[in-house]
Amino acid sequence: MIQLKGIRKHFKTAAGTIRAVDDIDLTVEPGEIFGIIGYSGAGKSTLIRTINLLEPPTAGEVRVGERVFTQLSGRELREARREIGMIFQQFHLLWSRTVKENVRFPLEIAGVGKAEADEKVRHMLELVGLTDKADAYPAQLSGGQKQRVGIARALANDPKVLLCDEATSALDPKTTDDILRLLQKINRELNLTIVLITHEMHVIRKICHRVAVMENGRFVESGPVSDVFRRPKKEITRRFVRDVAGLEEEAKEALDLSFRDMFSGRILKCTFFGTEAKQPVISRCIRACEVDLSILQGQVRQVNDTAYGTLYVHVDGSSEQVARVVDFLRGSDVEVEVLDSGFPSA
Ligand SMILES: Nc1ncnc2c1ncn2[C@@H]1O[C@H](COP(=O)(O)OP(=O)(O)OP(=O)(O)O)[C@@H](O)[C@H]1O
Repeated sequence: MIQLKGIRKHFKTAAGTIRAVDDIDLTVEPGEIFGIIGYSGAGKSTLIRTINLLEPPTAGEVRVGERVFTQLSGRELREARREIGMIFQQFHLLWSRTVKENVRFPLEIAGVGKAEADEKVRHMLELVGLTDKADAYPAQLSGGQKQRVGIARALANDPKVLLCDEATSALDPKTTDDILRLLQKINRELNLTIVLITHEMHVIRKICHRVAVMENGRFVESGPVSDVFRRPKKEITRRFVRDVAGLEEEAKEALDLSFRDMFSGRILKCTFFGTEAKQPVISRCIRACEVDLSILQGQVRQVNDTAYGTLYVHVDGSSEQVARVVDFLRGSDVEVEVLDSGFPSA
């Protein structure tokens, strides 16, 4: 369905040439969900944007379906791009238009007649479960609902391929799971080929068939997800796998003990996914919320001034104080899950 051959994207900057994508070959089969994982700066966004030529490659060939995209003229390319839908971390919705107008937008551009467009919008909203929000504005929707609008809009022109640029990174874990299930459903029902980029291994684990691990503009490892999980060859892959496997196991043991020894408050799972590492988020939270907060388990890594990882913390306080902590952390770009502790909050 998609074939990339020798793709390079180099940016010339005052500081020198940045090899954002450096000689990537990739074949994605029809109906496959292919994940590309890497830390910030690995080149994932640049690479996924070369597939629809939003980022024209410096060198290499992009083939989607029957067409060689890198050989098309401007007009041919605009038309060919309808075969490819795209969704984004920040949704990129039109804020002054309603949900149904957002979904209708690509149909208007494609010159689809009113009756056909009406029917298509209705069908798309039904597919993503947003029929009752047709007349709402994006600002009135939750993050998960906004992404559903993004998906409905991306699918309006019946593309064969959907590109997902960190589509769940701005969402909490439960909403992430809902959106991943939706992507799985449309992959199966519409036989849609999906390419997604993420820095979260659990996204890969949940829905991808194959994965490539990207570092410094190159694929360092790739294969079926279960193989890469069981036998990671490179250190970077082992780190991603530890994030979802080993660390979770270790954490579970420690948390079981913590649950037994604590009688008030709640345990929070805090996931840092690109949070400014320079901000001492936890200590600011303790001061701002005036609570006792202890770190039980976890690890946060710093990559290029950005923090990734998971911390399990115990908030010893009333349910109002716990709610304040949750709000504060979420407002600081940290994903928070309140764990079911088995003891009542004070
Ligand atoms: N337009 C641009 N001009 C110069 N350098 C760029 C440009 N776009 C990206 N880069 C550089 O290319 C490299 C790869 O960036 P890219 O955004 O593709 O990485 P990424 O893996 O998607 O990371 P993130 O998730 O943080 O966006 C980075 O060093 C980035 O600074």
